[in-house]
Amino acid sequence: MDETSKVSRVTFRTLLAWTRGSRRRLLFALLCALAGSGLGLAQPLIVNRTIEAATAGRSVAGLLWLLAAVFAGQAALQAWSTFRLDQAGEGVVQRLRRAMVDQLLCLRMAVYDRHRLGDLISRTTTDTTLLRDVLATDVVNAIVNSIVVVGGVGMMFWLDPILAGVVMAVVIGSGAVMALVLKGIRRETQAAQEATGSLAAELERVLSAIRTVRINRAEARESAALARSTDDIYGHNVKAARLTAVVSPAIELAVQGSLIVVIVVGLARVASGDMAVGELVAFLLYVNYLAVPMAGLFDIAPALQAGLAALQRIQEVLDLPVETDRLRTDRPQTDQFRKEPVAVAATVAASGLVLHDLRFRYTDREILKGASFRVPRHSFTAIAGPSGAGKSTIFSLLGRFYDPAAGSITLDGRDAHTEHTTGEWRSRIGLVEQHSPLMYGTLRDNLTYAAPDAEEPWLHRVVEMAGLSALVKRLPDGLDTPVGEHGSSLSGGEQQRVAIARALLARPEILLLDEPTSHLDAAHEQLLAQTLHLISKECTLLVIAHRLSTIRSADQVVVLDGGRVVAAGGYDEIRDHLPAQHAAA
Ligand SMILES: Nc1ncnc2c1ncn2[C@@H]1O[C@H](COP(=O)(O)OP(=O)(O)OP(=O)(O)O)[C@@H](O)[C@H]1O
Repeated sequence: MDETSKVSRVTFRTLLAWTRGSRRRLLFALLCALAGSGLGLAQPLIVNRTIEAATAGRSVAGLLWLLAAVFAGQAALQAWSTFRLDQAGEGVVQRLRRAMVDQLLCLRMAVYDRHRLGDLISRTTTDTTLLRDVLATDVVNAIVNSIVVVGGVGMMFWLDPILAGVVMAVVIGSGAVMALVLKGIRRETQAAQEATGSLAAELERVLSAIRTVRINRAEARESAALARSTDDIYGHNVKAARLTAVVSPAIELAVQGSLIVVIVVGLARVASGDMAVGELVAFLLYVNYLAVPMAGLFDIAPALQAGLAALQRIQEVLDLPVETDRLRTDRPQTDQFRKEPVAVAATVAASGLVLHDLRFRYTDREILKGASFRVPRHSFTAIAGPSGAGKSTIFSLLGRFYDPAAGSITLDGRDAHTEHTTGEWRSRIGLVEQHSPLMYGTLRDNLTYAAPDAEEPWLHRVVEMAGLSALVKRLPDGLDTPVGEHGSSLSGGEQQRVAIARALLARPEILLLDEPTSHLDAAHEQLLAQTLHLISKECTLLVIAHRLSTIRSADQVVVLDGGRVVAAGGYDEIRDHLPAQHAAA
């Protein structure tokens, strides 16, 4: 991701920060695990006492009952704490997923331009699932095993510091080998997850344009490109597996080595009278008791690295810049940018919608170079101009998807950026984009998207105004008929009219329509022209128009060229400035 430089490398502390909210439960579960381990660690001591009692000819029944009770208690406490720790792990992932979903819905528009949606989705689904698996099993096991190992090692040192020191030397030697391979495992796992994100992004690209792929007979080419991503995932995972394979022999070495060393050194100490047989048996039981959790710790380490790699990718999403619903006060003064002549005089304090000396760039190239014009209240203004002139960009600024580098947008003298929050401003605006997407759901869901509480008579009125009445009558369940993925069961013109109705239903103060006639036939185009005049009585209407019929029916036409307003006024005043295809008409 571009913004990775700003992202700190995640550690277990990052993970720990996400346990906020369930820490009390977590602490209680850890105390249960601790108590369970304590009971486990007491068992070799009881065995030692039992051997001593049996050797001395005393009764061992009481000790055997105690052993059974301690065993049962340990099992119950471990089961309970494992469940609770597991639950806390699920809670962490749930919080992370919620945060990611909120984040993805609120990212700055420019971030969506830079990132691939498939990858963002993969981070929210695949990476959180990987982290969930690691948290639910491996982290829980790591915590429980660590407690057992620390306690067991303590008991070993208490029983016989020399033997314990020997065991530790073997274990630390194997641990050093492990530390070397763990770094590599994390690197490869992260690369594999990156490749999984790319695969998701590539799939999203191909499937969302599947008709284009088919008609261009590009299946084999796309299949080869997708295979490259799967090969990448395979390659990185195999490298990680190769490194992980080193882990098992290291564990074997630690466990077998410790046992052999303890037996050899222990027998020598028993022979020299420095150690009792019972103590050696207890010590061997500790080595045996610790072998499984110690091996578990080594085994878990690669999985934990994979979990951290997933958390890293999650954190990168959480660190992306989001849109803040605050007033902007950091804008540069307009005057210092006013180097170009303003094509149309505009009075900032004037009523209606005023765009004053707007400057904007997406990347390096300046797209708007000081555009100014005024849209009187309850009027119908058409914006015309050649392709790439910056018409849709003006709508993007009006929707506050981007902030202008300089200049201002005011409504009745109030600045869109400094005197409205984004939410307030957008509640006053309706926007129908060139390709306004419909969403999976019913026709009603789509129509009432901006106004879920719209009253039924107003809904029917809008359906009629948008020329959708015949469609609603024809559909088997009327307004409650599903429209398919992206509205695929409706024609292009129907989708466009639904998008217009959706915007109208919310009764916006300003309605922005980007090329509303592009999919309409002559009959619907005429109906829309009448509707536009009706709408302009209720709200301020701004339409990006390519068709001469729309341009001619507007109260005012603003002609944009090269990011500047080159003419504004009635059709007769501006006709000479229209692009060639209109001028010829
Ligand atoms: N998200 C973006 N990132 C970078 N450049 C962009 C982006 N969107 C648009 N542009 C560029 O900005 C310029 C103006 O685009 P815009 O869509 O505003 O033009 P337009 O006048 O609406 O054109 P058309 O009539 O063809 O829709 C174009 O050159 C376009 O390539």
